[in-house]
Amino acid sequence: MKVGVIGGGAIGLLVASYLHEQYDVTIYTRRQEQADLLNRQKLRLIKHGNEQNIPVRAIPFGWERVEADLLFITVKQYDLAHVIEQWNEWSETATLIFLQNGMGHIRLLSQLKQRNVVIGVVEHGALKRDDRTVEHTGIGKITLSLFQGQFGRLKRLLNASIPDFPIGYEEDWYGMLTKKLVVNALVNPLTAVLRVRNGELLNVHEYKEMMRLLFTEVCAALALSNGEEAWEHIVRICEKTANNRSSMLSDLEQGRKTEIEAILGYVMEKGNERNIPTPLCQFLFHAVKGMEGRDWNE
Ligand SMILES: NC(=O)C1=CN([C@@H]2O[C@H](COP(=O)(O)OP(=O)(O)OC[C@H]3O[C@@H](n4cnc5c(N)ncnc54)[C@H](OP(=O)(O)O)[C@@H]3O)[C@@H](O)[C@H]2O)C=CC1
Ligand SMILES: CC(C)(CO)C(=O)C(=O)O
Repeated sequence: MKVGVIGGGAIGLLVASYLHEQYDVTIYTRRQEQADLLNRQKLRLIKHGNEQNIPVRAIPFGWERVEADLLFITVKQYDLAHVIEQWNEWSETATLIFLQNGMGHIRLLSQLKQRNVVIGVVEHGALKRDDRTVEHTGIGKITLSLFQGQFGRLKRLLNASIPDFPIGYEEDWYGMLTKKLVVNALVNPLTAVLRVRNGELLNVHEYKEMMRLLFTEVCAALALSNGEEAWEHIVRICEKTANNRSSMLSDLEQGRKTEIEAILGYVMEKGNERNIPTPLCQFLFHAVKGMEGRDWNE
């Protein structure tokens, strides 16, 4: 079975490194130099301090026709529109799997009417060390849910049992994405603005209060009915990832753009539609936008 992975970032390299043993994997990178490096020096997976060098095929995205039974799209939210626009014209892929945080992609997926589209939520921790190296920093799972069409040959993957890389299934894609969105809407901007690891949001009483206030606003904007359950889920994630720097904090530290639009931007939009004011979300949204691209050490 042919598996394509668009994006040679942390998640793209992680997916490729775990699927390569059972499938014929090709990574589609944005830059030629990354593809050359992967082809020449192999993909390196670091886990528990051990490293493994994995032979993969890498091609700059757009250079040749993508022919895959399954295509994982692992670019950040803000690069998706460009990717969808580009491959829509010539791709012959059977099933597309989108692995983004946030909700920004849902609107874009309506452009893919004739396709089998699957959405996934990633609960692994992955850190890209360099263009050919990914560290698996937290073993979690990927949960997939059918957005439209059929699973196609993805069914085989759902039944495959790959050590340290479990793949689960969830019926309700909206519920699944919303649950993750709430976590990211709280943990990511707060850790980014306060410049703390995830666990500090529970350890410092005042930060926990801030998180609770934001939680109340986010629940109202999204019209969540299972409030206490959602709160307990967030607390569990903060405990489990206590030592993590959230992806938003890391993006800011490294001078990269964040996915704030697809996370808090979406919550604000939903609040607006329901006439629910979202001042805390707006405050944090502007704080994060203002921090993007600034020199962290200033
Ligand atoms: N990392 C993690 O632990 C987790 C990440 N996620 C989510 O997964 C998604 C991916 O995150 P992550 O892997 O960390 O992000 P990264 O920034 O590490 O990787 C994104 C990759 O996409 C590539 N890319 C961008 N545009 C294109 C294009 N047109 N064609 C081909 N490749 C392209 C980038 O290339 P270039 O390097 O050249 O810019 C980069 O390598 C995000 O939505 C994130 O929120 C979810 C849970 C955990
Ligand atoms: C779950 C959490 C908050 C883990 O850090 C995450 O998804 C992220 O950082 O984007």
